[in-house]
Amino acid sequence: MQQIGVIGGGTMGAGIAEVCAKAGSDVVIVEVKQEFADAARARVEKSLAKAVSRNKLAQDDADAALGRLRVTTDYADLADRELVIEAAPEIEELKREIFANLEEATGANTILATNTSSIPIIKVATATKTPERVVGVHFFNPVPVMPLVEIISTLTTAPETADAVSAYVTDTLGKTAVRAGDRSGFIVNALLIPYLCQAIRMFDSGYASAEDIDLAMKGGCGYPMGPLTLLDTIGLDVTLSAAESLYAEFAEPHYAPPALLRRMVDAGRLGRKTGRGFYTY
Ligand SMILES: CC(=O)CC(=O)SCCNC(=O)CCNC(=O)[C@H](O)C(C)(C)COP(=O)(O)OP(=O)(O)OC[C@H]1O[C@@H](n2cnc3c(N)ncnc32)[C@H](O)[C@@H]1OP(=O)(O)O
Repeated sequence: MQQIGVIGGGTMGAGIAEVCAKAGSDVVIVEVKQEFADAARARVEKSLAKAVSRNKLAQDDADAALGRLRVTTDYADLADRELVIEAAPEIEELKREIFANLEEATGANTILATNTSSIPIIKVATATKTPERVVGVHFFNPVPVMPLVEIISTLTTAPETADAVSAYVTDTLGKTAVRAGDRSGFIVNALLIPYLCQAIRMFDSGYASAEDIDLAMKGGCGYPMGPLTLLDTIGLDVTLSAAESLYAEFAEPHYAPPALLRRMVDAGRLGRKTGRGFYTY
């Protein structure tokens, strides 16, 4: 599998495109507007430059990776893709529309994957007439650095579909794959989101400061980032939609989004990407 398509060139889409291009695949990113497509390319360029500056990548390899990346606004450019990974905003109707378009735009054997972290994969699979070729492939932020990818099979995913994506993720991208069923949160978010929500509740109660909560989990548990810094990195909007989806699925109180999380999203304090979350950037 070497012909890869990515839908959406935001943080996750650009990261996925970057790791695929670095691994030698030919990559097409589809965006809704040319300026977003150009911004996606700029995101990949910036991250590749960072990898070069950190001595993780040779300049020639960064140039070659960029040479394997095209950006477009036209689904017709996906006609020859073997795998398309959707990384659009977490809106079920939008994703269903994208998957219906993908079915039209791609060949019958193209694997259609979604990077959703919170929408059941079956909901997007049923937007196509061929749900056996739809699978979840969930990367982590920052994609070039985090080794894990969750591979999610629905009740209708063909075993060959999941196996082929898993082989691409491990053998070509060099990442670690884990398998999970189609339940909200999969493995990581089902464990991570309640922890992050609990950190928000602790901060909101005035029991400890943001800095001390973060220092405690870094110094006491060896986590690379404290929970409130991690929330600012993931994005509070992304966290809220993940918590809402977990709560809708399981109706267990520890998944319920804390009121402060909702108010911060209402206020546009989404974390690093808007310059303010639990911290100011
Ligand atoms: C919500 C969801 O659905 C799912 C999610 O994504 S949940 C979020 C999951 N992510 C996390 O939990 C992130 C937790 N945080 C971390 O792991 C770390 O803080 C971090 C990796 C993000 C940053 O670590 P750091 O040590 O502060 O930063 P930094 O030194 O800049 O980078 C770490 C390493 O990545 C490398 N790196 C940084 N940027 C890079 C890039 N663009 N390309 C390649 N390598 C890069 C660095 O060179 C460094 O490598 P070494 O350790 O070998 O020196």
